[in-house]
Amino acid sequence: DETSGITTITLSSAPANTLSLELLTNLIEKLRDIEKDDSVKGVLVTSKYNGETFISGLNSYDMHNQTDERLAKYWTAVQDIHFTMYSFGKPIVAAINGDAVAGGCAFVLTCDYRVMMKGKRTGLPEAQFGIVAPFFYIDVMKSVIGNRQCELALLEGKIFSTEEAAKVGLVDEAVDLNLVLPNAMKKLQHLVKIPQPAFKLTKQTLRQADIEKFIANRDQNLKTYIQDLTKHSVYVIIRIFFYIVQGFQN
Ligand SMILES: CCCCC/C=C\C/C=C\C=C\CC(=O)SCCNC(=O)CCNC(=O)[C@H](O)C(C)(C)COP(=O)(O)OP(=O)(O)OC[C@H]1O[C@@H](n2cnc3c(N)ncnc32)[C@H](O)[C@@H]1OP(=O)(O)O
Repeated sequence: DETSGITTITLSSAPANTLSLELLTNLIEKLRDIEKDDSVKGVLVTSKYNGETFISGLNSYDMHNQTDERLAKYWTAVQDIHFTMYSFGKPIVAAINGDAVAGGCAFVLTCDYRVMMKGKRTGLPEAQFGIVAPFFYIDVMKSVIGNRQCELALLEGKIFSTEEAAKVGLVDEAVDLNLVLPNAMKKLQHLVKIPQPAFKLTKQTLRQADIEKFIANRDQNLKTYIQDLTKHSVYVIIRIFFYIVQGFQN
């Protein structure tokens, strides 16, 4: 919208907005363009699958049976979206109109404000699959809900209902579906009116330590990820995951 300076990004990758390489690549490029475009003051992110899914996590197919080179490309995109969103210089508000699980939870945690539909699910369930969430997912959750709540959640891979998530501050508002977009937009309209250099610098200051840690550790994290994903044990975990989510079609 040219008058308000607000851009809406509607994620629409069938069937459930998994963070595939294609979706991530397009999104990173779009956000980098928006960052440079002075006419855009703020970004609202929502999902086409209204009332169903916001983001259903990283794409399992992109992590399964791939070459090291392809795995590296995928994980670099996973790191890049996290970095681009978390360090974004303009306000980003998430209108979470469906489930936001695993990578989807980390994605919304990088935003500046979260309005979520009641009765849906969010959280980082990795421990339940026998894997460890990436350190930058853990850090962003810790920065939002604090160390103790993060421990309670991550040690058991807790999936929160929207209402539970709002209680611990994982989301800022739990509302009926019809209020998700209007409330998110109202908050964003307020945030874009804050003097933008002050907004940007305050955000940078608050997030600086985690951003520096991310930059210092991303290369090692990429190596570890590729090693882990080519281990037989993780292969088995992913097969089980496919079985649970899809009835073992692949
Ligand atoms: C999974 C183990 C990976 C190990 C990787 C090892 C190292 C990496 C380290 C950590 C990385 C962690 C971050 C992650 O994001 S891992 C991915 C974990 N994802 C999840 O836990 C979410 C799984 N999805 C769900 O729980 C449900 O889909 C959800 C609650 C989001 C929605 O439920 P609903 O019943 O509405 O919808 P479904 O019928 O389950 O799904 C619709 C459709 O979408 C497909 N799908 C869902 N999630 C994924 C996915 N992550 N990857 C690929 N495809 C997915 C699902 O199979 C359905 O397809 P179809 O049957 O309709 O064709």
